[in-house]
Amino acid sequence: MDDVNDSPAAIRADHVGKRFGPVTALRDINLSVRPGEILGLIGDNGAGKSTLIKILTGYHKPDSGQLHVHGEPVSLRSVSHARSLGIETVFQDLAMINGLPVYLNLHLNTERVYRPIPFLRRKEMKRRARECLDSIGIDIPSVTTEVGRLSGGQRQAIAVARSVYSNARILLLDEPLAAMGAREGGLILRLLRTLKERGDLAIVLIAHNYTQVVDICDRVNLLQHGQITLDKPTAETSVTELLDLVAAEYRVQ
Ligand SMILES: Nc1ncnc2c1ncn2[C@@H]1O[C@H](COP(=O)(O)OP(=O)(O)OP(=O)(O)O)[C@@H](O)[C@H]1O
Repeated sequence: MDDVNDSPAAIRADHVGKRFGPVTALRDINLSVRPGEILGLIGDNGAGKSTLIKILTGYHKPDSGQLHVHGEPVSLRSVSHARSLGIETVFQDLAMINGLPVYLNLHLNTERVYRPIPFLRRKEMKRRARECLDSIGIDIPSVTTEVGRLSGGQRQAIAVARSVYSNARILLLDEPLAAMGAREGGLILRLLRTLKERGDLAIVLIAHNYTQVVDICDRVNLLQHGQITLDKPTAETSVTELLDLVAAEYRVQ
């Protein structure tokens, strides 16, 4: 697969494969996302979505194939290597510290928040946290609120904000909408729209709700048994087509 339009893909996987012992988790995966684009990654349980995200975030090494970041071939050595290239992942478990306030959680990737922090530095961190949240439209009354007191949607929004704050250029979101009600999910969808409008972030979104995928994503990739079986602009597909393709897997021949 080649880079589309003029700009190179923010991240691209060419012919990527991954096995775990006898299990082929991914086979010949070609995927790319451009800055300003949201790619939806869908597929049934065990299809390989998390394995693919973990390869893109440097957690697993692929057995075959090549990754490119902003057009350059890379072999990701670790999650911190990926992070140094602007690749950030928000997993379902969020890695937030509930007993710490919002502004310290926002700085977890960039500062040693357990050391005593001088008053003026704290003041500056609070100001920057407020600025970060305001710039992407996250409505949290106070940055000194403990994260454990926030709703699931607000916590998810803070986890996404933290990645953006760490200068992410490529944001990988593993089911940020799982187990959220309509209002909470709406909060995250609005946030993703705001981030997309910035135009400099490439986003990969794993989601099980196909209505939300068709609504928010520019393009969708369907993974089935470790292979991408559909790669289409969402404007050219529908929830019905996606559901039919997944259901067809289970139809008796
Ligand atoms: N560390 C591992 N060791 C062995 N097998 C694994 C490992 N990680 C994933 N697998 C296998 O690879 C395949 C793909 O799993 P993966 O978790 O990537 O799927 P998924 O699409 O994310 O599923 P889900 O939606 O249930 O999270 C499955 O058969 C799974 O059992």
